[in-house]
Amino acid sequence: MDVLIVDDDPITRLALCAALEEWGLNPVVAESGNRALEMLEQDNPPHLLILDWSMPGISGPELCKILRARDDGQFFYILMLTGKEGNEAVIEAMEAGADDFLSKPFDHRVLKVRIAAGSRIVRLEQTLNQLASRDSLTQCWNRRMIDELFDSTLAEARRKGSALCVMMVDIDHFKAINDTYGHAIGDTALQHMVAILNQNLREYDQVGRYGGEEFIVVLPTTDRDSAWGIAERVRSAVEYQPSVLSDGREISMTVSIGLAMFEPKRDPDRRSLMERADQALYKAKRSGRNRIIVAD
Ligand SMILES: Nc1nc2c(ncn2[C@@H]2O[C@H](COP(=O)(O)OP(=O)(O)OP(=O)(O)O)[C@@H](O)[C@H]2O)c(=O)[nH]1
Repeated sequence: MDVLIVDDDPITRLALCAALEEWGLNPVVAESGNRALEMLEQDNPPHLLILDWSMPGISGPELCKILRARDDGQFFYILMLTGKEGNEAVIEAMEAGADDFLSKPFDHRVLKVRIAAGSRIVRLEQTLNQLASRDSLTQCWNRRMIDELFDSTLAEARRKGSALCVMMVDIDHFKAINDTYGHAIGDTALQHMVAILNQNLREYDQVGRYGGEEFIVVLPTTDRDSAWGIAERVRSAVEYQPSVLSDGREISMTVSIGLAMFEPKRDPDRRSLMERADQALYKAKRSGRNRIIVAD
C-alpha cells in the first residue's frame, strides 16, 4: 500500500521512509502541503497519509480541511504526526479532519500499530467502494457507476468540444443459452462477453452492465467511424471466440450493437443519447441480430 509522507523536514522523511519500507509499505514523499495536494489530485493517489503540522505554505490542518471539503468521493486516512502535543492540538487536528494523532518524538512501535489500523480502514473503504461500484458477476461497472462516469465523460466532451460515442451491446437469444445449458453456464457466458469487451476496448473506454445481458460502452474522444471500427471488432470477436467450458464444450454467441454519437445540440443529457443507442439496438435486433446499427 502507498503511504504519502508530507513533511518539510528531510530527516523525518528519511526516517519514516525507512520504517514504512521495513513494514512492507510503499512510501511516497511530499516536502510541502502544496506538493501533497498536487500529488493527491493525480490518478490513483495514496489513500494513507502521514501529515506534519507546521510546514511552509499549506499547513497540516489546512490540508486536512481541503481534502475533507473535496466532493470527488476519494477517501483519505490521515495520521497527523507533529511536534505539538496535548488535548488542544489533538482536538484541533481531528476537527480539521485528521483520523489519528501522534506526537513527535514517537515510539516506532506505536507508529507501526497506528499505521496498521489506518491500513485496515483504507482496505475496508476500498472493498466497500468496489462493492458499490462494480457488478459482482462480471466486475465491470454497475449501472449506478456507469451512469455517473457517463455523465462526467459527457460533460467533458461538451466542455472540450470532443467526440463521444456510446454503444449498447446485447447478447442475442441469451435466454436460449440459459435454457439450453443452465443459468450457471449463462453466467460464464456473461463473464466471457465482458472479457471480450475488455480485450477489444482502450484503457479509457468504460464498460457497464445495464441489465441482464445488456452492456453499455462509453467511448470518449471517439468519432462515429472509429466507434464503428471498435463495435465491429467486438461483434466479430464475440462471434468467433466462443466461451469454452472446463469440459471442452463451446458456447457460441453473437451480439447486436446499437451505436450513437453525441451531438451537443441534440443531446441535452445522457438520456437522449442512450435512447438513440437503444433504438439503434432495437433495429439491430429486428433486422436479424449479430449486427451493428448506427443511430440517425
Ligand atoms: N445466467 C444469467 N442469465 C441472466 C442474468 N440476467 C438476466 N438473465 C437472463 O437473460 C435472458 C434475457 O432474455 P431476453 O430479454 O428474452 O432476451 P434474449 O433471449 O437475449 O433475446 P434477444 O435479446 O431478443 O436476442 C433472460 O432469460 C434472463 O433470465 C444473469 O445474471 N445470469
